Amino acid sequence: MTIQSVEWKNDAIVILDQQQLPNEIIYEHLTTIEHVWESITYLKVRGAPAIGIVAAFGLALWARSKQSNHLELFLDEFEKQRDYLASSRPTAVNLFWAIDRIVKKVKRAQSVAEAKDLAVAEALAIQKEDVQTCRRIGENGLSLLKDGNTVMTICNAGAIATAKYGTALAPFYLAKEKGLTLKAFACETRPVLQGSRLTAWELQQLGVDVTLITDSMAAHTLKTKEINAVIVGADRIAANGDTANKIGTYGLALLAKAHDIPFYVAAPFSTIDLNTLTGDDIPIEERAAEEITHLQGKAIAPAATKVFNPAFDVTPSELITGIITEYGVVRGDYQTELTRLYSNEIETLQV
Ligand SMILES: CSC[C@@H](O)[C@@H](O)C(=O)COP(=O)(O)O
Repeated sequence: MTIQSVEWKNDAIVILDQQQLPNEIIYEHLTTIEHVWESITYLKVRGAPAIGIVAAFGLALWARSKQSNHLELFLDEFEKQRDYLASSRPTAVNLFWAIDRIVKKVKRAQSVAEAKDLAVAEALAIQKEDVQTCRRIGENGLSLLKDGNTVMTICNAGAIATAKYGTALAPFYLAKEKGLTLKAFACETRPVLQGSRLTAWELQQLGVDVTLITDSMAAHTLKTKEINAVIVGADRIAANGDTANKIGTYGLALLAKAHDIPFYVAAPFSTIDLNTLTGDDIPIEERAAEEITHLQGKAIAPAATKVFNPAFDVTPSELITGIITEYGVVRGDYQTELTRLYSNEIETLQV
């Protein structure tokens, strides 16, 4: 099964509208950078790597539509478009990583025509690399599990949140390929239900035995069911290993600790932000009150109820058993290990 969440079509970006799942599979054509901004802000495309990919294509789309022969003016405006897309969501660092990568590449151009080509090529490269990255995350994640294991997860860190395979869900894809069986417990993930709408759906498409629970059932489930590991995705990992992910992840990490169950974060290197020193420095997005007060347009709280709606929380690194990356599983002193791995990666890229 191949579900592609973002596809480049030269004059448009085709996205799978994740807000419509699981009831309808609707592909939407984005033809302007404003459409791209909206698709990110309103969660049609969501999940850190997928946000980065669609934003990269968004810049390429803008570049291609621009009639100009003046390179300097073009680049000035290009950076403004970068800032515009950067304002779509604040927490997932992959967004900034991807658009900054495009800007850096485009600045090498000698002409506007070359700049346009470079933007498209770099966006396609980001998407292509993510396929391999997620596959390696899947292999490394699977090495921590045994045939027949059951994994609990929250939100959706699956194929539709990336170019392919996902991060936290990547071991399920690799297990399928190898004829191994993994089972899942998916937390529904209030308030916008990425767990029930997206993860339960995606794992069902893959033929995985998935059981849906509400977030408040996690403690009881960890206590009474045989859960071998909790694996979650990440939106930003600080230099010390503190990890921002979907709201509820921190609670799950505390519960995993209390029940002596390993708690893993699965994420590509593009989610690690060494410029953010600790979790306290990660900007946490707060979203509209209606996400909590309403369900499918219907009020489920009294009018004008005061609401706090943080979309993410930060799990302190000491609660994390290991960070599953494309380069292996990072454990222990995250500060030292992440920096070491990062410099090795940079060296590898420079060769
Ligand atoms: C591979 S996706 C990793 C994370 O981005 C994911 O776990 C998550 O928290 C997504 O939140 P969302 O608000 O749905 O974009």
